[in-house]
Amino acid sequence: MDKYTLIYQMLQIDQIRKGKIVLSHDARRPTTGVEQTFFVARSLCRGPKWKFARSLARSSRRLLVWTWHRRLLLSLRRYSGCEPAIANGNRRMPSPSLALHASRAPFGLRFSPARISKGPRRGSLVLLAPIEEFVFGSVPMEARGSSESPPDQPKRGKSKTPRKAKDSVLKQKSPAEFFAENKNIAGFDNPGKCLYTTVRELVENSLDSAESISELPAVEITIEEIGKVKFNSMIGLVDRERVDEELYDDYETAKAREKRLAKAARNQEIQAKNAALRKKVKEPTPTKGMKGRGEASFYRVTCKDNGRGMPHDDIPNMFGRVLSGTKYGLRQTRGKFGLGAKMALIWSKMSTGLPIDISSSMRGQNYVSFCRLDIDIHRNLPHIHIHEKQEKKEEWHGAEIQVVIEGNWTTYRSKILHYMRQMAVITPYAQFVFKFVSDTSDKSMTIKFARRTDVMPPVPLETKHHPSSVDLLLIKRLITETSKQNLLQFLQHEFVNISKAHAERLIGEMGPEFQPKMLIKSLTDQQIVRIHQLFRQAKFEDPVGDCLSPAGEYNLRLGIIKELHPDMVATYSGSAQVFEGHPFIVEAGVSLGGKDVKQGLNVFRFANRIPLLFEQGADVVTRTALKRINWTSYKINQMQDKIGVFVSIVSTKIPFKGTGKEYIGDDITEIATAVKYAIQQCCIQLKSKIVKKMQAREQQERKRNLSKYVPNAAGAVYDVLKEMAQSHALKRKRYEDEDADLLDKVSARLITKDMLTEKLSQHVEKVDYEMALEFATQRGVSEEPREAIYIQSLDAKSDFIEFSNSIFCFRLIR
Ligand SMILES: Nc1ncnc2c1ncn2[C@@H]1O[C@H](COP(=O)(O)OP(=O)(O)OP(=O)(O)O)[C@@H](O)[C@H]1O
Repeated sequence: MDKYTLIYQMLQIDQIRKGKIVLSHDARRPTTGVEQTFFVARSLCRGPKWKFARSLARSSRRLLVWTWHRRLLLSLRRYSGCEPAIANGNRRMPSPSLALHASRAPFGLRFSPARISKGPRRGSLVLLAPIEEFVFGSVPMEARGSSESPPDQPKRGKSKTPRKAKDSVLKQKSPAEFFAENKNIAGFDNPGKCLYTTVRELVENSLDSAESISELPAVEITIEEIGKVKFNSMIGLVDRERVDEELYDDYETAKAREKRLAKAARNQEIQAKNAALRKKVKEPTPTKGMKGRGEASFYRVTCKDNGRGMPHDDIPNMFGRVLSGTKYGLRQTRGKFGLGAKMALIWSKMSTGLPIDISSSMRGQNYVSFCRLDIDIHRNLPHIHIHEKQEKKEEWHGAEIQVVIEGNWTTYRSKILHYMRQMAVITPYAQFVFKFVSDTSDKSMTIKFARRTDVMPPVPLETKHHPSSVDLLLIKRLITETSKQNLLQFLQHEFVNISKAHAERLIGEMGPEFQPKMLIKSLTDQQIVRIHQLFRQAKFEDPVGDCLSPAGEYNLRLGIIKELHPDMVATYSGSAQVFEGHPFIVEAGVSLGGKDVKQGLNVFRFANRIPLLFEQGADVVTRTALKRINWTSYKINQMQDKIGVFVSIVSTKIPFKGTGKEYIGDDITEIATAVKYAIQQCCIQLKSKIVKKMQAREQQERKRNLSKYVPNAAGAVYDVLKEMAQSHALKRKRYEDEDADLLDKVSARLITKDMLTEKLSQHVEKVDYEMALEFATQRGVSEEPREAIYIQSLDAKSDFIEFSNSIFCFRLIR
């Protein structure tokens, strides 16, 4: 018996008809004609009905339960995992109608008390099902019986042109369905990108989680390649040999094969020639026939962290309900939309059909929560396979997520590694272990991005809305949710930068019908619009950025030096600025030279400490670096120097284009200006370094030139002296005192040519040394602040630690 048949049978029961309750989608604005009939079911405690109630409880958040039985309620609560949805259950209600009345407000229920005047008997369970569960239209025809119409469907009146449900073209989609169909907007474009985005979403959740409890993050990511045979055996599918080869996409005739191989050989030849001539070697275009589009590759992605973990009961909704998360407030976090992990699950469901496994344990918990679930795409609900508490065998807190998806390691390998490397740049206080495991051992790899500092940015704080950033809807929501009673308190406590005196002035400005003591819940729609209008026009102080947590100049600099080993680096951290009422901070670093950096501009972008790798061309940072910075004025050659531009933006709201978090558009003037200023500040620092370096080079050149001419100059001087000495000895004495002494010494060969050469060389050395000393004193004091050096602990595998600086590199050996 399927679920719908069961529902239908329940609806047929007479008692249920008696206890009919009418529900509408919105109690405040009931729409006549769209009401549906729901039921009060009795004695659900045993048998299939109880089972059904239990599964309903598991999968629904909008379930209301009222019962005399506390035990029954508790077990339902355990199954549902959605505590707030259960109302009034554990209190003895004076009368059933009152219980229903109490449950009316939060879920928009309407009911007819007269119809349930008797109410359910003591000991019975009243189940008010969620609206979307019991719409008659969703009951399949075969479950209803062929010609019967639903018994309690409300009468719709005698319309002249009655519109049957089947004529309607109107359809609804659940958010899960929407994102499954448009997965590219969340960064799940193709199997390769899906693998990349899955890794990214899991890593970012891990970092958010560890940072939220001020724990230095340690994240382990494993991608395990699963061959087709192994995958088939995992899902219990028998591997079948091909029988009819011609049926397949990758089938090619002998002639086509010959042609393809000849073409590949020609390409190889051209490439070898180009390589010999040092010309740019083009990536070979994949030729059809080698791998058909049907030959998918599967990967098990596992991400383990040492973060906060998740409450046992919340896990199903966190991973199985699109647009649910804990990061919706006004706070700087990597995650924002409540979508990423669910998209990984949706993709796994779409590509492999396998569920996601979640293990989690929180500090102080003596068990590990294990949950295996997939998602009901059409209803946007978690579909739980296992949800249990397991014995905790080791001391650990955090989460481990495992998902099996289709992917493409070959094409996205470099992107994934790039991402990890950039993540290590912006998060040098985290430790990442990245593993790729394959059956072919030469493909397998383990990369450890070691922790380089334990200076961690402070935990970002949740802040309140800035008056200039709120819209009408938000003001209404704040009014509904506020605990403040009157308008004055509301303005003063629900927004930043409104003091009591300021709030009083604002209320005065709103008009005579506004009073500081007026009840906030009594505001009319028009009055709310007036408040909104005033918020838009009035002047408010900018929000301060103390709720933000930028990476910090120190971490940014450390990350750049650690990963790129540049010849020169300059960093800058701007003060907090604001766009649309949201504070933001821009930090930048510009480096010259280094390993793995190509000639010209190399742009590295970070937003809320996430590396952004795609859509580079349209991003505000790239466009600023390319178009708005005059590099030559800072003595930097844009085409030939190896320039690294690092820009990190943090904010309570990053204006990403799309939910894939791939780039920030160039259309927000405040951000564009701040980015330009930060890069320019780095360039100014670099310019003075470059100028000094050029001066040092010139000085070295001068010394080299002087030293080169010392022998000739000494020879010439000596010849002149010799001639003067001869004429001084022969003719009338023209020179006296010191000069005469000198000439006498020359004649007596006490001063020789070699002696002059030596003295001149010594002089050049001395002058050079003095100049170098002066240069070093100036530079050393004014430019290079002392940096603390982080020495990490040795692990079992290596018995030395290296730490390097732009000037030196130490290797400490055990
Ligand atoms: N490793 C983890 N540790 C602790 N909690 C986690 C972890 N992964 C996910 N969560 C919880 O699950 C919720 C949903 O995660 P999900 O990735 O779907 O969305 P998000 O991170 O909130 O936003 P975004 O879609 O922008 O990434 C998170 O808000 C978080 O509370």
